[in-house]
Amino acid sequence: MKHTMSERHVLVRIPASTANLGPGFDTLGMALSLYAWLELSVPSGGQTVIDLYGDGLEGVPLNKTNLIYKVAQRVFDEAGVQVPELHISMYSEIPLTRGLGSSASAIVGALVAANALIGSPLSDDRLFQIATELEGHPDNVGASLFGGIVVSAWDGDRAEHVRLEPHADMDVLVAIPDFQLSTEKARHALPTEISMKDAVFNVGASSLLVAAFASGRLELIRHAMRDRLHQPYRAGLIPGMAEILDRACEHGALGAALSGAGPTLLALVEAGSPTKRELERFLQETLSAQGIKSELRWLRPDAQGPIVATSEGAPALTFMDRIKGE
Ligand SMILES: Nc1ncnc2c1ncn2[C@@H]1O[C@H](COP(=O)(O)OP(=O)(O)O)[C@@H](O)[C@H]1O
Ligand SMILES: N[C@@H](CCOP(=O)(O)O)C(=O)O
Repeated sequence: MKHTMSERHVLVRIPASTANLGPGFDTLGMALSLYAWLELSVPSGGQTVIDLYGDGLEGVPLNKTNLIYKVAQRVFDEAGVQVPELHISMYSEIPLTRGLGSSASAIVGALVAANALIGSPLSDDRLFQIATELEGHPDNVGASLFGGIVVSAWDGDRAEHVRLEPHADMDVLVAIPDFQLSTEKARHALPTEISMKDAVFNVGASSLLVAAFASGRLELIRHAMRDRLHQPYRAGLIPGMAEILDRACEHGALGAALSGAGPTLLALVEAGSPTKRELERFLQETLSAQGIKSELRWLRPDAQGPIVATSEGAPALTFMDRIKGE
């Protein structure tokens, strides 16, 4: 039986991401096992409908100003296809404005889902170029799009990337403070110029960190996961951050960094480390001494990137059924 695009339903699961990993400002990203689900189809009633499920998406607009709708239209424009009305459903575990790449996962999810809806005319590379341009930097979008650890460089015109397989024994502890910090605000805290000494420090640290990931030399992370480009300037926005970054290794971390633009703090930990509880206590107590409540989550690097399921005709289970069934 032949199906038309108006009968196609696309469901995509997209990972969150942590950008920078310390010294790799706007360059390094790692996908994380925290997810958003996005379903796209052409509405039978003809009008755009946007359904958001769960608590994580409060304040996200439900009309055509919605980021997902706008990004999907960008794909249709590039492909020369007209799909003015969409049924969008989204559920997300990724907290907004906490430094875990919610905007990047929304952009990547919309690109991947819209492309699949119209038969995937755009290549992954093209999706990466569009995502980088929309997000303004390639680190989060690269990780959400390709999974694993992604090293990328963008010259404002083209972004190139290399994907590294995350080490099988690396766990990730994140402390998510109970306040929001927009990437825009955290970028405004950065200086417009830095010294040659600090630039050299970061080139060394970032290069060594990539080499440590690529070679599996996890013991080097401690030395390499240090930064002078952005973390010192953002520390004032996140009380307790400086102490956590200075002392996390004393409590068993392989290394620690601000996740993206913050406020989430991230520690890489060797799987099976006997000091996991001690590290949890250190992170939570250091933040709480500053009056900041935080949620701790143990995550893994996500090595898969987006998972796409396409069904022709109405799916046996609706999006809501699937979410309720989880
Ligand atoms: N699923 C979504 N749908 C629409 N907009 C979203 C979605 N997820 C994130 N956003 C937008 O991205 C913003 C957060 O981006 P940002 O400040 O870069 O923080 P982060 O990406 O670290 O969560 C939100 O305030 C919202 O405007
Ligand atoms: N390189 C960017 C990364 C922002 O990540 P987010 O998860 O906070 O959106 C930056 O450091 O500004």
